[in-house]
Amino acid sequence: MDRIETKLVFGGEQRRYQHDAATTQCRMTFSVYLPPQVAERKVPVLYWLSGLTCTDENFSTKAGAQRVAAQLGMALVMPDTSPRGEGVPDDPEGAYDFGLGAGFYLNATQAPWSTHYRMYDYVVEELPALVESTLPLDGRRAIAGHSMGGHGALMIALRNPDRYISTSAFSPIVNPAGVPWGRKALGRYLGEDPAAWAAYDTVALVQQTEHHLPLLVDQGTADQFLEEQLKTDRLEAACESSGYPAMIRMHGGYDHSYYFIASFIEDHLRFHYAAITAGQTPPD
Ligand SMILES: N[C@@H](CCC(=O)N[C@@H](CS)C(=O)NCC(=O)O)C(=O)O
Repeated sequence: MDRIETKLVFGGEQRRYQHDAATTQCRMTFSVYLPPQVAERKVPVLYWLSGLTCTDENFSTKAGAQRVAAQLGMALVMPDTSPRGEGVPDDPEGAYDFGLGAGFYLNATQAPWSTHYRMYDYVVEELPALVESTLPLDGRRAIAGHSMGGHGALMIALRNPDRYISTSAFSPIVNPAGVPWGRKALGRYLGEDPAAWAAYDTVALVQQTEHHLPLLVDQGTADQFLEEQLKTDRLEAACESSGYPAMIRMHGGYDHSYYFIASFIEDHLRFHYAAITAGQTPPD
């Protein structure tokens, strides 16, 4: 992998890397924040998945997460939201909610998407294997995200409770199988197969799992996508009926933007750090 940028922030380093990915069969860019503690020891990592239209840089430039990550000694890894580059197909109409910037963190099974759109394998397997073997990370992982990335984070954690210690989301698409954004994407990437859709649907997964990873969701009540696309109430109902002890918080007046994320990201970092270090003596 090639480092293409380094910036000092809160005593740690904000870096960008590029590498040739085997899963997505294209060159991928990702961002990493390494807190100052890496001078002394390896640190745990929070993977952050962004939403529609984003790259690896929206979170690193807008959320303001580095200050608390530096205090806690937690690394951040921020992948891109889709494969990109020459030969990677996009939405035929150039829509923002499918194709480039809209990989939905799944493995597509339908042509022409199935060659490159393998973001599930990229995020779950290839990227952790790469960064955890080359950077000072100690193998303890949590995963969080926003909107489409909130869907990705919750879905990936629920499917891989052995790989993640905790999960959280801002404004997640909790029921992609039942809302316009998700129905468009899942239909094209996966075909009209209800079982394939359910495997990527947090509301379905939360009712099937016996592993109750710590799970936090923050949602703004003034989010312009809440009613049509996000449907937080469906996750609340699914958690209640299945006995999943999720923490789902509604915040009056906040919208879908990174201003909302910046307002509560500290809570998410501390939530993950507490889960990661539960039962352990904190480092100096
Ligand atoms: N209104 C946007 C919809 C996309 C959107 O709101 N994207 C969210 C994630 S779902 C985002 O994080 N945008 C980038 C940003 O705010 O930095 C559009 O039409 O392009």
